[in-house]
Order: sequence, then structure tokens, then C-alpha cells
Amino acid sequence: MAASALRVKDPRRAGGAAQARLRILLGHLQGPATPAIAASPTLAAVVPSNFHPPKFQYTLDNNVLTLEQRQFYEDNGFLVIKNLVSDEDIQRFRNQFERICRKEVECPGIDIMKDVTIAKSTHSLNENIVTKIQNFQGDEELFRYCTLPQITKYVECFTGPNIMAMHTMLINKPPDSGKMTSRHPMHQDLHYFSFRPPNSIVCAWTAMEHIDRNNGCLVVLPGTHKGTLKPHDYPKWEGGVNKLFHGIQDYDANQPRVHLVMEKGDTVFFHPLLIHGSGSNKTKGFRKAISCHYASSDCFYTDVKGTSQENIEKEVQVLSDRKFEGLKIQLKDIWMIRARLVKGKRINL
Ligand SMILES: CCCCCCCCCC(=O)SCCNC(=O)CCNC(=O)[C@H](O)C(C)(C)COP(=O)(O)OP(=O)(O)OC[C@H]1O[C@@H](n2cnc3c(N)ncnc32)[C@H](O)[C@@H]1OP(=O)(O)O
Ligand SMILES: Nc1ncnc2c1ncn2[C@@H]1O[C@H](COP(=O)(O)OP(=O)(O)OP(=O)(O)O)[C@@H](O)[C@H]1O
Ligand SMILES: O=C(O)CCC(=O)C(=O)O
Ligand SMILES: [Fe+2]
Ligand SMILES: [Mg+2]
Repeated sequence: MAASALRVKDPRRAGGAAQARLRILLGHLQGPATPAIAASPTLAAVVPSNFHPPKFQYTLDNNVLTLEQRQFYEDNGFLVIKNLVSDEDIQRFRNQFERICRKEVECPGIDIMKDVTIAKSTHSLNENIVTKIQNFQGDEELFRYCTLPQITKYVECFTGPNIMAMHTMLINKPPDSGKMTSRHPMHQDLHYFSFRPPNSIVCAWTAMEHIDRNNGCLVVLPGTHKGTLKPHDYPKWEGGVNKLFHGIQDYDANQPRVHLVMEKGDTVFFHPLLIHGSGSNKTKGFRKAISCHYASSDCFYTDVKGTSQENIEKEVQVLSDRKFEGLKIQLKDIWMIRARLVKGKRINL
């Protein structure tokens, strides 16, 4: 099975007697090896001379990240690269977003969301009504973002050479109406995904303007990528919550948080288990960011039946029922339809 094949790649997680010995040998990753073990001829015999214990779990060997950057991602689950996308490119994405909102261009497969507080009003669509667009893989102008070489260069450090764009968004966080619905609750993106393993998935999120706590920056809980996927559901917010904006239920407000203040063009890469959210927009402007979730094409699809992700699958099924007229499709089918190759070979996804 693909899952177990992937697991044994990391000897620290593998079972069996030989693997247990390997695990002892790798013990120096957690602390210094005892001289007795290091000198053992028996143990030396089971370890091939070309075997190098993996120092890193969340990043791949490459010449792109500095050691410090690599260690930062390993420890924290995110990495900000300053000034990665040019003003010219950001202006092009902004222009195309406006054309899509005004329905001046067709964009097959796109989902357009209005804020929950105005969802039932009958404004004609424009860029001051739309809170985000999702799944723009079919739009060549916006999809350019996913293929920018300076972005994929970093993505490759997490996914390897075969890169799929799985999920695309342009978020247009509106000025808060006073009901605090412009917040995005604390969540892990993996909750929405029915493909694995998590370490081969990464999000690139680029600020399209200066973003700080006033207009609702990203808030991350450093190191939470080392944990597991937590159950998610709608937060009990008085002013309402946007469709599909699930949050972690047992969120501890006392955990250390980092507010990511970013300039236009700065890009954060983050792990799909990293707990993050974004604050309300207290300004009069629409706060814009563009993002893509990438995965290695040798990831595999999973069935979410019997897991904490059943609730998101059910909701997505209701939405897709409306769209695809009663066709009962699974979460993994949705992702398969959306996935688009960026670089290398399409393998499993
Ligand atoms: C979300 C966090 C992202 C994290 C990373 C991974 C995310 C992956 C999540 C997914 O991709 S799930 C997969 C499927 N869905 C999407 O990708 C897009 C989600 N958004 C949508 O599908 C639409 O924007 C939505 C269904 C919410 C609205 O669709 P329409 O443009 O057809 O809206 P319409 O105006 O016809 O309204 C339909 C109903 O939705 C309601 N509605 C619209 N916007 C809403 C909103 N923002 N919040 C709550 N309800 C909303 C609206 O009131 C109305 O309710 P009723 O049926 O009771 O009349
Ligand atoms: N008590 C809480 N319980 C659950 N989630 C919270 C709580 N407080 C904040 N959050 C979440 O933390 C993230 C950022 O919130 P934050 O408080 O930083 O933003 P804000 O309230 O808009 O701004 P500020 O705190 O600067 O007024 C959001 O995802 C928000 O939903
Ligand atoms: O507010 C944002 O820009 C990020 C929202 C987010 O984390 C998401 O949509 O998954
Ligand atoms: Fe997210
Ligand atoms: Mg707050």
C-alpha cells in the first residue's frame, strides 16, 4: 500500500527489529548517542555506509533554502520570503480579479463567495462585493501565479520536482461590517484535503499589499505543524460565519501566536497542519492576498469516511449536488477535478 510504503521511508517511524535498531542509532537526533551504541560492531553492520540519518523531516535536500531557513520551517512550520512577487505581476492579478468579479471574463470552475452578511442581498457582482474567489486553475492569467518560477523554486523544497496545484484562492477580505465575519477562524488547511502525506503539501500565500493587524493579517501558531489534524467545525460566533469557514473547536487562546505583518509581494510558505487564521479587517479597504496549495503528484487520495473530515465532505457534497445535479461525489473526486499540473509529471493525484 502506498501509505505504508511512504511510512517506511522514515526509519524513525518504522516497525520491526532491524528498524528498532536503526531507531536507536538515530537516537542522537533527540540527544547524544551513548558511546556503547555508537561503537557497537553489530549495529554498524546493519547500517549501510552511505546511510545518512535524516536531519530534516519537513523539507527536502536542495540548494535553495539556507540552513537557517530550513531549520526555521522545520521548527515553526512556515517561512516568509520577502519581496518574491513583483508589483507588475500583482497588478495583473488584481486586474484579472476585477474582470472576473464583474463577469467580464468567463472562468470555468471558479467559485465566487460573498461575505455572509451580504450573501442574500442582490447587488450585482463587483470587486467590492466578493470576499474571495476559489479554484481559478482554469484562468490562465491568475494561474500564472501558481507557475511563477520564483515561487515554484521554493515549493519544490517541500514537494519535490512533481508539483500539482491543488487549490487556488484570491482572498479579498472586506472591511468588517461590524459583525466580525471578516475573521477567518483558526484552522488547519489539511481539514479540507483528502490527499496525503501532509509533509508533501505546502501553501504559498502572497500579500498583494501591505498587510498587518489593522486589515487582518495571517495569525499563526508556530510549531503546530508537528501535531495532528484536529476536529474542525463552525465557531459559535454571534455575527455569523462564512460558509465552510470551519475552525478548531478546542482552540486555546493562550497559545503563543505570531501575527505575520507582510509587505506587497512578500510570500509565506506554510505546512497544511500549521494552525492559522486571520483577524478582522478594521480598515475601509479590501485586503487582498493570492494563494495556491501545492502537493507532490506522488501524494495519494484518501477516503475521509470515519474521520473528523466527514463533516466537511458532507457539506461539500451538498454544494456539489447543487452544481453537478445529484451526482454523489466524494471529497477526493472534487480534488481530483481541481488538480492541475504545474511542473514535472502527474503521478497519483
Ligand atoms: C474555506 C477555507 C479554505 C481553506 C483551504 C482549503 C479550502 C478548501 C475548501 C473547499 O474548497 S470546499 C469545496 C467546495 N467549495 C468551494 O470551493 C467554494 C466555496 N464557496 C462556494 O461554493 C460558494 O461561494 C457558496 C456555496 C458559499 C455560495 O454559492 P453561490 O454563489 O451559488 O451563492 P448563492 O448566492 O446562490 O447562495 C447560495 C446559498 O449560499 C448562501 N451563502 C452564500 N454565500 C455565503 C457565505 N459566505 N456564507 C454562508 N452562506 C452563504 C446563500 O445565502 C444561499 O443560501 P440559501 O440556499 O439558504 O438561500
Ligand atoms: N478567543 C478566541 N477564540 C478563538 N479564536 C480566536 C479568539 N481570538 C482570536 N481568535 C482568532 O485569532 C485570529 C486572529 O485574531 P486576532 O484577535 O489577532 O484578530 P483581531 O481580533 O481581528 O485583531 P486584534 O486582536 O488586533 O483586534 C482569528 O482567526 C480569530 O478568529
Ligand atoms: O485570510 C486569509 O487570507 C487566509 C485564509 C485562510 O487561511 C484560508 O482560506 O485557508
Ligand atoms: Fe487556511
Ligand atoms: Mg483579537
